[in-house]
Amino acid sequence: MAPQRRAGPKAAESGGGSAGTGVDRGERRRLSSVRKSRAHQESRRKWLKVAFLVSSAVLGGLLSWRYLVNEDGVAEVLAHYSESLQDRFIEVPCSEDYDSHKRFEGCTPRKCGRGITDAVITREEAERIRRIAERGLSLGGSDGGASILDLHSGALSVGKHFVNLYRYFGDKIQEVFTEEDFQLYRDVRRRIQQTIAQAFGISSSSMYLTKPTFFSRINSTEAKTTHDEYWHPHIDKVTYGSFDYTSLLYLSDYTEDFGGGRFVFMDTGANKTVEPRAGRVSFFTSGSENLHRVEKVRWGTRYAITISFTCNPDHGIGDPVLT
Ligand SMILES: O=C(O)CCC(=O)C(=O)O
Ligand SMILES: [Fe+2]
Repeated sequence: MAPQRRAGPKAAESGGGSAGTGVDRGERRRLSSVRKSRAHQESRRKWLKVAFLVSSAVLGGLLSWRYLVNEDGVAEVLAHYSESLQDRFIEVPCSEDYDSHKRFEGCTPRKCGRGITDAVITREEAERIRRIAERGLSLGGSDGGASILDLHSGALSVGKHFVNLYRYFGDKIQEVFTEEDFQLYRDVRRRIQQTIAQAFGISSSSMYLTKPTFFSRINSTEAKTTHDEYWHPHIDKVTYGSFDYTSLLYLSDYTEDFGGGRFVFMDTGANKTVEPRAGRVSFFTSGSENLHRVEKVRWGTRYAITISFTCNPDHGIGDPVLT
């Protein structure tokens, strides 16, 4: 048999005693070398398997990280819902967006950035403000997931459109809102304006409230018109024109009242999120240095107010008055 023939000369070469003993030794060596080569192959297979599993795990990890970063845009949380922040300010370089508009020295942003504070509006005040929004919005409401109420212009979402609630309800509006409600609204606006002025080193009197300044109520109902599509990335200065400083006052709690619906600054490389919390004020310069979006609300109802400021007195609006 071929194996024996190959073993023969080896046994003879080894210079062993009898021909029979040489053959036995040869056979043993052959068997041992077959065993060794099998063991070697087995261990190589094992290592390949381990290497495959490790590289799959690494690849899987990388893919899920990319999924998290891309899908949720989450890389860094600027303000966690469970923490009460005194003050957080992050300066970012200003975009050139302000150069294409008339400049108002002492107001038009030279310093840009974003700030978050839970120390300006109390949770009780936020709750009172939310009740104003609930009352107003209960008179209408969008068919889709996003409804707005603008106490300045009177715009209220109804079905797929808007109505002017002051015109629509006339004097009856006094049964919905009280002078106290409007006083609180004005006071909250004033304190937020001062906070922004201080953070950006400008005078509060050089800023003017501008439109739209509005309550938003968002739930997970499917969008029916483009007005319901609040989740698109945007730049406020581009979308709304007159904005120089945007502020948001959150009136409900992320994870407690709703899921999804986090605010995301879309920075190259790493997005930054602000998790809404009742009484939390988030503010930022309105140019493309602060491109942002709101995640889709997955469950519950999210209330907020967008309060916007301009440096151009021609674009200023007044506080709402109960007519
Ligand atoms: O409600 C928010 O968190 C952001 C809303 C917003 O981006 C806007 O009103 O322009
Ligand atoms: Fe915005």
